[in-house]
Amino acid sequence: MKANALSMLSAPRGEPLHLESVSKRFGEVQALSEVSFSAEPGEVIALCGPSGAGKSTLGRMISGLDMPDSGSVHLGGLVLSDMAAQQRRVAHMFESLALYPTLDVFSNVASPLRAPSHRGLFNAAEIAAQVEAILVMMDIAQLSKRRPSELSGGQRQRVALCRTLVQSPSLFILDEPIGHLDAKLRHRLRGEINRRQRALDQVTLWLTPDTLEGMAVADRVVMLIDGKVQQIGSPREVYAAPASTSIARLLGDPAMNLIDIWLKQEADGLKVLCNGVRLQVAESFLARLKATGQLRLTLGFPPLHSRLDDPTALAGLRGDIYTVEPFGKYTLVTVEVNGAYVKAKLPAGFQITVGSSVLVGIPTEHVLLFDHESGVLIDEAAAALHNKKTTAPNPLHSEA
Ligand SMILES: Nc1ncnc2c1ncn2[C@@H]1O[C@H](COP(=O)(O)OP(=O)(O)OP(=O)(O)O)[C@@H](O)[C@H]1O
Repeated sequence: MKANALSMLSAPRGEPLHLESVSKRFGEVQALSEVSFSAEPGEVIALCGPSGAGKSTLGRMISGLDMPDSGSVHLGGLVLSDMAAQQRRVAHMFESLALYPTLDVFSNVASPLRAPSHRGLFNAAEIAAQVEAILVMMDIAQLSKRRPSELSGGQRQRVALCRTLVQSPSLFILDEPIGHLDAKLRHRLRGEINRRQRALDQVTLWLTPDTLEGMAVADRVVMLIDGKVQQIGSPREVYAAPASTSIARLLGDPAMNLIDIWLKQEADGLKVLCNGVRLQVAESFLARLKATGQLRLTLGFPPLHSRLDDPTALAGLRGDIYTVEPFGKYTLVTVEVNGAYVKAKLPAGFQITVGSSVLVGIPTEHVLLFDHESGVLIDEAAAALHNKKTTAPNPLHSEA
């Protein structure tokens, strides 16, 4: 073994990653549009977004398996996008896994350490020690002699993960690394991999359609929707203030309630309607709605804080119990309000008859307001500033 080469290989210096306006089109599909973000050495970044958002395409642009139409990828002083894939030293775990079908588990995992680029750097004992350690961590050491065709989907996924994590690259890309595992294993490995990657100096990009998983593992979350970066922030920031209804729909389990409301002037005053049903609102909350200056809004609030028939609620909607789902730790109740559905996460053992009429309390202190047309979060401070500056009349002020 060449000591200097090994120490360079086993502990490359962590470098910041920077993507500058990366775009990619496949025929009619604009898979990525001007994607820019940066990551500090050692940061775990979750790249989250629904199926087709462009996560895997972006991963391929970074590792060099595909080239962007425009834009660039930088790692420290290197322009990765000008380099061949094999020079980039990116450890990329593919969603498709891409295992070697004729090699057993051990040889699949050892393959990057035996690659021509590593020739002479590790002796057989060192390779065996590294491979065995990672197989033990993933709980598949007993499968080391099997071929991929003799494994379950979850076992194959763990082999691909081992083959990626055994490397000492400049950057890790993990494309849905735990998606095919059962819940218990997913939970354990999420923690193990997270702990391991956080201890390294390299950037890790964790690609997942499961935003909660991304939030659990990442220092920061990049929300990618329709090939565009819609929000970047810490998990706490994105959860507390999703930039749009598209992002809000991806948060929480179950996701945030989103209901469209209409502020309508009637003979006896300003009323708030949801699907034609009148929302019962306290003056303080009505004032908040009016302050947006908009007649149509989308309200977002988490099911966790919704209560039924709560006399202290500052806002409520009358509807009928649609479903009652006891999940053990809690009961999820869905209420139908004239075709709109509101979910409330209630204590375990909560019972109510389907079809009964209830007032769903809207937890106003947790409500986020979104623009009805664009779905963009209305930042109240910014909106207040904007309203002061604009000369256009506020329709609510004239109607109220
Ligand atoms: N080689 C290709 N040829 C044509 N279209 C492609 C190709 N690769 C990806 N696309 C399209 O680009 C878009 C982004 O795909 P991509 O696989 O990056 O999404 P994703 O966010 O990784 O989705 P998933 O979570 O389902 O894996 C999709 O509309 C997809 O159909």
